[in-house]
Amino acid sequence: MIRTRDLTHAHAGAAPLHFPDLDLPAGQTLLVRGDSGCGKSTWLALACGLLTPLAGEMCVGGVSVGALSRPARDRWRGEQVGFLPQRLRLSDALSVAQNLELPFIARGLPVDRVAVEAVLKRLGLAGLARRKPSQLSGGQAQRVALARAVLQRPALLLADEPTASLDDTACAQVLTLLRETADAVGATLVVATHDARVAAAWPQARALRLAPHPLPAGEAVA
Ligand SMILES: Nc1ncnc2c1ncn2[C@@H]1O[C@H](COP(=O)(O)OP(=O)(O)OP(=O)(O)O)[C@@H](O)[C@H]1O
Repeated sequence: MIRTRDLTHAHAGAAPLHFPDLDLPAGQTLLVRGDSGCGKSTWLALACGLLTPLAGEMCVGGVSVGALSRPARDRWRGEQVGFLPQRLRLSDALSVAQNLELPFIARGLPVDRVAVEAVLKRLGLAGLARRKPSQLSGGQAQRVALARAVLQRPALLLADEPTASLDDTACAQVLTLLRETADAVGATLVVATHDARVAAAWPQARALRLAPHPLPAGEAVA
């Protein structure tokens, strides 16, 4: 599902980040691990084509993401990738339901209200569809963002630090929800985290350990 070789990225004015090679079969769970600033968010951005590698290759589902044109990449991302960002980026000008309609509109598709209602129900949000995101608790808002990420049944679900600043109970709930939601849509799940509780909860998950930035380069896949 994901294959990387000699993957390197350099943010403007910063030393290059070198990432360990990876071969991840479809359906597995991957933890992208390492201390703050080691490049976890950058790796996720490369995986969904928001960034282009400086060198090397990121292949997702057989597609070399960096080789796609910008419009093709945007289309590919809309069809294949769900993203649960650290900052949720829900629009407070819109209701919860309208936030979930946006991905359809962005893809030029008719809004599938049955799918919107089904995902709201699955994630325990059915009664909150008319609220604005600012009228939700932090956990409810995160579930709305997760609903938005999986609504198009992506092949790849990316989550950036989904348990940061959660207590142990909420952390366990979010991990269960992520796993169940990824399974429900058949997605490969990639979680970027420096939270040791995630690795403890998912001992079977693959780990991509990133070395501190700048060099030396990352270690091999665990
Ligand atoms: N837009 C940018 N311009 C310049 N440098 C950047 C930019 N974005 C990230 N960096 C640098 O690239 C490195 C990797 O950042 P990244 O956000 O990928 O790390 P991270 O492991 O996700 O960190 P955290 O756990 O704190 O979220 C850091 O040293 C960061 O300062």
